[in-house]
Amino acid sequence: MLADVAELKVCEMDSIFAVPQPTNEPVHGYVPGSAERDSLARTLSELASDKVELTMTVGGEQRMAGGERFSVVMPHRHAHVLGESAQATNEDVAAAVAAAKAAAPAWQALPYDERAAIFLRAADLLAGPWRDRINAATMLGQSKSVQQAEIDAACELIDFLRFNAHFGAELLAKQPRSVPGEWNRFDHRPLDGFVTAITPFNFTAIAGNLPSAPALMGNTVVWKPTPTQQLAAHLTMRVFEQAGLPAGVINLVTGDGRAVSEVALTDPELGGIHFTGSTRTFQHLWRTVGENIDRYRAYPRLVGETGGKDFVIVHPSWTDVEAVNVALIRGAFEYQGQKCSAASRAYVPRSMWRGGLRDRVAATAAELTYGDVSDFANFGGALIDRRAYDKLAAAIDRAKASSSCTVVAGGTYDDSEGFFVAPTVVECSDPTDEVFTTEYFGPFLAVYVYDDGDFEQVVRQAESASPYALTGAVFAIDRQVVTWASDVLRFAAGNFYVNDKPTGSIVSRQPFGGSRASGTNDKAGSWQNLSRWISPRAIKETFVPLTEWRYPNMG
Ligand SMILES: NC(=O)c1ccc[n+]([C@@H]2O[C@H](COP(=O)([O-])OP(=O)(O)OC[C@H]3O[C@@H](n4cnc5c(N)ncnc54)[C@H](O)[C@@H]3O)[C@@H](O)[C@H]2O)c1
Ligand SMILES: N[C@@H](CCC=O)C(=O)O
Repeated sequence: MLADVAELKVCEMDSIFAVPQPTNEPVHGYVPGSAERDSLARTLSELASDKVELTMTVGGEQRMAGGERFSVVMPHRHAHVLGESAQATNEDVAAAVAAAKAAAPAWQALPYDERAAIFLRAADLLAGPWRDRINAATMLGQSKSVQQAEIDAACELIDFLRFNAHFGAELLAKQPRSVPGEWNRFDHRPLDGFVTAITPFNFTAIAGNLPSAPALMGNTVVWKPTPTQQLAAHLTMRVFEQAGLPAGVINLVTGDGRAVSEVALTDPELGGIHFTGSTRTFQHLWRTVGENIDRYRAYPRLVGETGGKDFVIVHPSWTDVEAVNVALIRGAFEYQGQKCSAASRAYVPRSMWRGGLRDRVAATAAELTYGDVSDFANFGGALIDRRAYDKLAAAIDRAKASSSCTVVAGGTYDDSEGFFVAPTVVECSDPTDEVFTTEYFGPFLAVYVYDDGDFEQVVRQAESASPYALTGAVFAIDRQVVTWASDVLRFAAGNFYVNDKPTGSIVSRQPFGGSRASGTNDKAGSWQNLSRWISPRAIKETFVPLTEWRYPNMG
């Protein structure tokens, strides 16, 4: 069928179309008594009472993977099973790779506008009839509060899809210079091979963006979401299908990814990896590619956005204590600190800390409620799984036992019903302690209190205290200080904030990504990212070819 469409294109698709101008999707408030709140509450209870078969989707066919079965549960009520899935075997992944290869010729031949229309339709489906379902799946499966689900699963995913369509069109319009007598053109080809997208648990938007961005640019994809995000990923795949995505363009495989590493990443036709997750996993994937480098037809593109140890540094010229309190609380404890951008280390002047900030942070942290996210009054939910819970519990126990650390707020955890860790603030007098260098990925904020005169020294130490360089914020009124700190911290964060929290980037406004151990900084949801999924061919056409082989100087 697709082959027929590709033939038709030659005669029909000779126009250049303008992609609709995108704007950021408005965030719904779900205020008490609103129709949108009632509708979401109904969807939450329907989805909670369902038990979904979380299948693979290979070549348009849904089927259970052949390996060991596992359950997908609610993190805040781990006895409640939302769905059943299974580990993809090497044979399953090989089938997905074969389906991606088979779908490639027809997908590449489909004009850009036609591909973009599919993802624009997916965006509108998410904004309308699918909004409740994708939000509810993200709330129940990933333990996000309604606010955090809405800004992620609905708004950011919609923004990724709409802005990518727009940026992709702009990218394709970029052409080389021509001079009289010749016409130079870029043929913006997709990569010479399929793309493997491997996605994290913490953002449904990232999980949807990583396979769809390369697909938009003409690539076919093997997509492996993480088991703990499987429910929302399953629904995202259904949205793509309903939007008209042809079979085989995105192939979803389930499980922990070992088979993907063994089969997809060693395939000679691997064109690229689009990854978001931990630094450790990305290094493993990179190493796998390095070890197989002589097998590939073309050098695979490696795009990976990874961990962070994100800072907030307050200068003594900043006097608004409540603004810092809110930045720390929201930055550190929204979505239980499970954002790569979460504020996890703060450097504050002694005058402000002792003069009120310490007490406010402690009091506000104690007020935050983590619980069942179906109760819209809760601020947050639970940690994603037992591994995350154990890591945070160990970090808290270590801080309690350390002579240089004092627990200022929280410090408790309880896994009897869900993987709950209280919002925890730890003051520590040693700026080299692991609380300032290690990504715990949970609700744990480390605070270093400095003498007001030591700002410069503190900024220089914070610059390279951790191996990461993802996000960071500076609060200061003095513009000389802002300029100086921005300069010293230039390579310490790919997303730098002045007088704001370091989280909450919005597609098209704060293109997101970091360097050093935080990734390849290819800025998801921007033209920079899309440029990684094309491999331009430069075409020169000469209108009247040369007929003389001698140089003029030869006489
Ligand atoms: N920089 C960013 O934009 C960004 C955004 C979101 C999350 N993150 C980071 O992601 C991490 C949290 O996410 P996570 O816990 O899902 O990360 P993770 O590294 O544990 O898992 C990410 C993905 O890799 C897969 N995976 C793990 N081992 C694999 C292997 N051997 N072969 C193939 N696939 C494998 C997982 O199944 C999952 O799909 C944090 O470090 C966070 O900072 C970064
Ligand atoms: N875009 C998100 C971070 C994504 C990582 O988890 C933010 O800016 O908060």
